[in-house]
Amino acid sequence: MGIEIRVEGLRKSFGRQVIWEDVTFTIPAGEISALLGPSGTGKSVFLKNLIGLLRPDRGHVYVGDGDVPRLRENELYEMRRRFGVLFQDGALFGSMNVYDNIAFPLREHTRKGEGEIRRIVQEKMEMVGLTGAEGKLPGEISGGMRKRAGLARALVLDPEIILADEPDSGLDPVRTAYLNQLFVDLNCELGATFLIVTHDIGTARVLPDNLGLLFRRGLVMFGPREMVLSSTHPAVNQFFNARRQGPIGMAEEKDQSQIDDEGAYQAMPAPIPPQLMPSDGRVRPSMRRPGEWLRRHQVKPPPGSFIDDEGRNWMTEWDELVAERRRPR
Ligand SMILES: Nc1ncnc2c1ncn2[C@@H]1O[C@H](COP(=O)(O)OP(=O)(O)OP(=O)(O)O)[C@@H](O)[C@H]1O
Repeated sequence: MGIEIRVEGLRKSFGRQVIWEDVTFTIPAGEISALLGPSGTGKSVFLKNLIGLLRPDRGHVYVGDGDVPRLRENELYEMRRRFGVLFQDGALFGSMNVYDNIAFPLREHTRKGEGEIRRIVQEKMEMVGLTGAEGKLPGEISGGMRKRAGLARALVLDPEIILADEPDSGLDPVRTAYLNQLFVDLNCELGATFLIVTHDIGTARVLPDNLGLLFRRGLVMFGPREMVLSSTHPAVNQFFNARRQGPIGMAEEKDQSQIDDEGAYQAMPAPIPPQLMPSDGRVRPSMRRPGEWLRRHQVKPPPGSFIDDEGRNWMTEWDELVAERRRPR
């Protein structure tokens, strides 16, 4: 099962360059969260701080009863076993075949015999749809397959938290859709906490339970998908609707005079799409009823929200939709 990560007052700089300061939020246990932000806002640096590959200037990262920046080397080694990390390019060893790459953490971190390792590797390969690719070298498979191999490797130690750094970079839209479905299915199956860094607004809009935005050396907002996607906060609205108008400029941020020149531009947030559901028809425990957050906070959904490809409205037809999905097909 997943555990929460509590981040408090985190600050990170490299020399005189402050990446972010005072980042405080909780990544909820067992839920899927996505972190976005313009290039260079320190998303990868943030992930590295969570697993202790980089140390913050100050602040805390509580995972279970440990505070990551304050752990000793041997404690950190143990703590890292709670994390499964999918690095940007899959980070596979080029000279090892897919099987050995996936088996690597088991051979490195456990005393399991080869028979058990084989069982686990095959189970995880099946989970990510890679069965049959055991003997291939990373250079002989597609980018999408490399990501899935990296994901299988991240899963072999049964992590409570899965971190993925731009898992969709370099993938075509169809492969991205498959990968997103895989994340939803895995979250449903494993109950682990997922934190995904992505640049893909399409992914951000349909995949996670929670969304966060890093900008101007801080976390501008973090919260339920509906809260963020209906927000009129200028940077949040601009980013999640992929618009030029707003405080985010070509070189990270615009100055005040540029923002003033544009005038008060406040676009209506785009419709909130229905959230991806597990392919086996289940409803994930952390999935919220469509429109629930908006209703509770008396926020009007952007027009056209929660309508699926078949024209059904998930907000008004949710009970019927769930009942239909539960019926054996
Ligand atoms: N080890 C390091 N030493 C010095 N500076 C670093 C180091 N790692 C990252 N940086 C700097 O920190 C900033 C944030 O980098 P990071 O890779 O986290 O950004 P990002 O938000 O993930 O960007 P992108 O979306 O382009 O991947 C960059 O300016 C980068 O040059």
